Parts: sequence; structure tokens; C-alpha cells
Amino acid sequence: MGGGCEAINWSLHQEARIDDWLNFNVKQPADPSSPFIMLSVSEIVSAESYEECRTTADWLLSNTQVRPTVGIVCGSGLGGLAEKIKDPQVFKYCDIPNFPRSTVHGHAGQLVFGTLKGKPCVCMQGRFHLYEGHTIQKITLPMRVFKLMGVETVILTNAAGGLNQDYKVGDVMILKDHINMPGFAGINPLAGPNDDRFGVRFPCMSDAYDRELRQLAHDVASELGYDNFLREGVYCVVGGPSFETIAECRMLHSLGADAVGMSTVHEVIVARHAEMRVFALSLISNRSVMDYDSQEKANHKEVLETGMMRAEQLEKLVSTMVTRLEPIDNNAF
Ligand SMILES: O=P(O)(O)O[C@H]1O[C@H](CO)[C@@H](O)[C@H]1O
Ligand code: HPA
Repeated sequence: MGGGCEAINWSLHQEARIDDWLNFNVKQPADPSSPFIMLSVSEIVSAESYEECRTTADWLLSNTQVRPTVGIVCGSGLGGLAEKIKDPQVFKYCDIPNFPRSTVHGHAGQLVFGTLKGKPCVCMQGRFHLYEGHTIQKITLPMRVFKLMGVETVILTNAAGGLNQDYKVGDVMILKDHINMPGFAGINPLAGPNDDRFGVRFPCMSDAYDRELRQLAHDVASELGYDNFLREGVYCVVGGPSFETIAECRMLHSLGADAVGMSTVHEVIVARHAEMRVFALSLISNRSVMDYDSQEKANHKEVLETGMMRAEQLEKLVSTMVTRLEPIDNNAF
């Protein structure tokens, strides 16, 4: 991206449509009578520009002594993991500059700094979703803030519907890959001008889910006796907030998805763009309805209840993994 602000001059005949867009998206030009609308590149870069993420990271680092190397995101009903953090320092999202607000039941809306088994970490007790009305840049801003604070590894958790018919409610699925349905319609957190300070224009996603971290999860789960409910599969993100129809569940399963949710993938893309290691898991909170004769109905209450049922094992699995995390050797090639 150019160092300065390249101006884009729009001719008169495009003004009407652009006016509406500008009124919604960006401030008007200094001189409203201007025959041209000067739109600088910096104005079309998402609101969560490098500077805003830097401001948020600096604010947090000036208010805590913790220098986290691990960043954790707790999904619906999975916020209990943050309670395991020692010497917690808690910041409500509403007090953090540029942070959105959590609006979903089961998402506490606070950032917890501290140590997990001696490892300095930061934990999002509640995350943001597109369906809450946040921009995709806003919901992934925490990933960039994590990066700027020095986080090397992110651990993402979510609750998801089980598309794979072998899955049972309460199973835990390690993500080995994802399908970004909104991405096919251009809804991607990296859309728009690329800021090279975060990462490259076209980041690779075929290695998004760190193989070593997945193996570590399997090893720890075996040691803890969790093999009977541990799975590994493909997570598909949809927009929500409505749960999927039967036809949609059948389609997603036929496309190779094992679980479906409304989060996580956007965070993974931004985390990998910033070259942080990623591990993600889904708690299968409900079985997706695949049969027109079924009486089952997906609902958020069940999602939260399943989270409570499996919380202890998930906390043990993630915290044990954190103890075993090796720092990234930046000199390795
Ligand atoms: O993905 P997390 O944040 O766990 O939340 C999941 O639970 C909610 C639906 O019950 C949706 O937001 C879905 O994404
Ligand atoms: N679909 C989408 N998101 C979800 C589901 C589901 O069935 N369960 C929990 N989050």
C-alpha cells in the first residue's frame, strides 16, 4: 500500500451512487460543492487499520504487565476456560479502545490476561460474529491486536452443529480444515487493500490448522482418556444467525463439512495472514437436522448446556496443551 494517500477522483455522473455509499461509509469531502469526491486509499482501508490495532494493543500493554504468547478465544458457553487463568487481569470489551461489544448470550465480553500453567496468555471470554452486525474487520480485530501484543499461537474454540452422522452431542472436533461459505461471496476479512505490515496479499490457507498442534491435541487427549469423544474434521462457517435448513445441512455435509458454525474461520484467516500458529476445536453442541421426519430443533439453549456439560474436559485439554507449547523458533526455516 502506498505510503501516502493516493486520491481517487470520481467523475460527476458517478456522484449520486457514491454519495450514498460515502454517507454510509466515509466522511464527506472538505468542500461539499466539490465536483469530485476525493476518496483516499486510507479511507477505503477497513476501519480496523494498522494504526487502530496498534492503538488498542498499546493501550492493553500499558495496562498490564502480562506479555502473552498464547491467545485463546472462548466460544459460546465455553468461557469457563478463562476462569482457569491465574492472577487474572480483566478488561471489559466496552472499556477497550476500538473493541466491539459482545451481544450473544454465553459470551461474557471481557479480555482476561494472566498465566495458564505458567504460560503468559490472553483469553477472549466471548467473541464477535458477523450476524451481530459487526463488520468482518471488527470481528477479527482481536487477532491483529493479539499479533501486535506478541501472541505466537492462537487457540480458538467454538460450539458447532454436527453434520457428520457419526458425531454425538458432546464430541470435540479438532479442526483440520475449513470451508468459508461467506468467502465464496467475497465476504473475507482480508478483502480490500492489503497492509503488508500484517501479512502478504495472498496468504496460503492449505496449512491453516497447525499439524503439530493437532498431533499435540491427540496426544494430550489420549493421556487424559478423552479418545472416546475426540474427533477431527472440517468446519464450515455460515453467516447465521438462523440455524441451517435441512437442505443446507445436507448440502454442507455433501461438500465435506463435518461441523457447521457461525464463527472462527474469519479469525483463522486473519491469524494465519499474520503468521500466528492456529489450533481450533469445535464442541459438537447439537446434531444438525438432516432428516425431514426429525423432531429435533437446533437452539442456542442446547448449545450452552452442552458447553457446561463438556467444559471441564475442554479446559483440561486446552490448559494441558498450553503447558506443552514450545515457543516459535523464528530462526527456523
Ligand atoms: O461459534 P461460537 O462463538 O461458539 O457460537 C456458536 O453458537 C451460536 C449458535 O448457538 C453461534 O454464534 C455459533 O457460532
Ligand atoms: N449451526 C450453526 N452454528 C451452530 C450450530 C449449528 O447447528 N450449533 C452451534 N453453533
